[in-house]
Amino acid sequence: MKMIAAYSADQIRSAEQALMARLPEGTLMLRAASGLAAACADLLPKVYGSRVVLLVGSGDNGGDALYAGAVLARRGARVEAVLAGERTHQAGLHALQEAGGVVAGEDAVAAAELIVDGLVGIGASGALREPYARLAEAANAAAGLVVAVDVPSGVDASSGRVAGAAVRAALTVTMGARKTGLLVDPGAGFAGRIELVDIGLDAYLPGPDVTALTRAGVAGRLPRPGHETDKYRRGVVGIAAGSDQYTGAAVLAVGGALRAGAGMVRYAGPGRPAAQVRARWPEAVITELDEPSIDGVGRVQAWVVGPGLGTGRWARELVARVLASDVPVLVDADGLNLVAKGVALLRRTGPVLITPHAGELARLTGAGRDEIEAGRLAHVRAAAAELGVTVLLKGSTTVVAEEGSPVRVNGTGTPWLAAGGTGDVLSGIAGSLLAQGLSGYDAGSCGAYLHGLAARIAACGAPLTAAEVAEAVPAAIRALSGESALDHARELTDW
Ligand SMILES: NC(=O)C1=CN([C@@H]2O[C@H](COP(=O)(O)OP(=O)(O)OC[C@H]3O[C@@H](n4cnc5c(N)ncnc54)[C@H](OP(=O)(O)O)[C@@H]3O)[C@@H](O)[C@H]2O)[C@@H](O)CC1
Ligand SMILES: Nc1ncnc2c1ncn2[C@@H]1O[C@H](COP(=O)(O)OP(=O)(O)O)[C@@H](O)[C@H]1O
Ligand SMILES: [K+]
Repeated sequence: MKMIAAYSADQIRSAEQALMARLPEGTLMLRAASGLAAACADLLPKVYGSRVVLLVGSGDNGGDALYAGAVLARRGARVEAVLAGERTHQAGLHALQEAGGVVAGEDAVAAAELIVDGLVGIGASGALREPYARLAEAANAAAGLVVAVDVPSGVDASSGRVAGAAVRAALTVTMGARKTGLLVDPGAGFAGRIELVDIGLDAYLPGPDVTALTRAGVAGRLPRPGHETDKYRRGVVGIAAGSDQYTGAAVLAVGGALRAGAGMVRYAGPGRPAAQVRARWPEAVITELDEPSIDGVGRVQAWVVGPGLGTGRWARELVARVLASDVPVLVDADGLNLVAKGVALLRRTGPVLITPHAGELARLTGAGRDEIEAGRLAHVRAAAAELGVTVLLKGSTTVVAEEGSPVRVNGTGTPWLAAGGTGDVLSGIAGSLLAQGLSGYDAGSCGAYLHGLAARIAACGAPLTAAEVAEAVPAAIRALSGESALDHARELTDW
């Protein structure tokens, strides 16, 4: 599988209606409930005798929970349903009671081994109301495992927004297709592991709302050097970064670029960062700049401009000169702070990939930082449309938007990445991929994938430094195909 696809609530609803019209009534809910019951049974050490509590809202999400509860009750579980809505799915409740399940009060939640969240699904709107919000908090406070039906209640299925209380699930069993809000933070952080139940919806689904590359998808997009290639044909990336004050950003961006497959890395910058880059990376070709100009640097296939550059006149002139070139340009960090003062700088014929975190995007678009973090998808889409460039918004889930394509979500990151300098490494990696001929959309999404995977490899559950993320990029590339260093030695069968 090369791609994971996810859909908005409206897309799912239309597909479900089209499918339902061809099937006897209730078929889809029974398919959903049987998948849900199987997933719950897998989580329990033993179904017989286990204590299961269903949180049941007024809609079909509650219906799924009730029918699944009936299956578990028939297998000997002690199943109690807490009815939260003014209405309850009557056929589902009847099925549960027939199977031996009972209706219980809210106190039952604390004693449950397994809590099934059937409060609301794709039919929810706005923050959870009472008593739903209280029940969500009770489930989060309880010792039992929590399984969310379709989406964790309180998470907006289409955006991942969380407006108030929300269920924090160990497992989300989602029906027919993944919902967008399960892949994007903050919602993704509430979903736990995601299990997809096939209810026969695929043929009725439109193009996805968002996608995520899998390891096969990334592997298929990374160029491998051909037999007779040379360093220029593999792609040369130019890095215009660093200042007398911020030398480390230059070192880290060059490090990321060197590790991500470009044939050569050219560095251009003032004396102090240039000396640091020279000392750390003898592989890089260095041009010490007296003037803010790239005329004497030599040909590159893509530029990275901005990390650690400062925001003075010298830096502004350098950013303008880089953007005036005809090759793809990645703009990051101070480059973005400079562009924020006049977005006309981004108007050029060559491709542009910008890599802001929420604070930098806030400066570019005027939206609030918190608002961007709460609604990452809407903001990244709007920025791509407004600015006419590819936008990679960094953060706990990184999202890449380009007009006319579904937003790509990256889920490989780890919170250990929240460390100074890791963004500089990402700009080097993605710039290296741009120079190798990937589009801004692919360079951004493959770059984020490799960066996150490298961080996981480097961290192994402990703190990491940005330099270690760059060091681990080759291991991440190898891990894409499950190859080891030894496998590559074995390729030499005749030698
Ligand atoms: N369709 C299909 O084929 C299939 C659907 N399936 C399943 O159905 C689910 C969708 O079911 P759905 O459409 O009935 O909506 P659902 O999410 O249960 O809740 C709606 C009710 O909740 C309430 N409510 C809303 N917001 C609220 C809030 N903030 N706080 C509190 N309450 C709130 C509101 O009630 P009201 O306020 O109107 O009384 C509304 O009527 C879907 O996620 C999947 O699990 C599967 O079985 C596969 C086949
Ligand atoms: N909680 C998190 N989970 C996963 N990745 C994160 C998290 N916080 C930050 N990151 C990643 O770490 C990097 C930080 O980049 P940035 O904010 O530019 O830092 P710096 O400017 O110090 O280099 C980004 O790639 C971002 O996506
Ligand atoms: K739910």
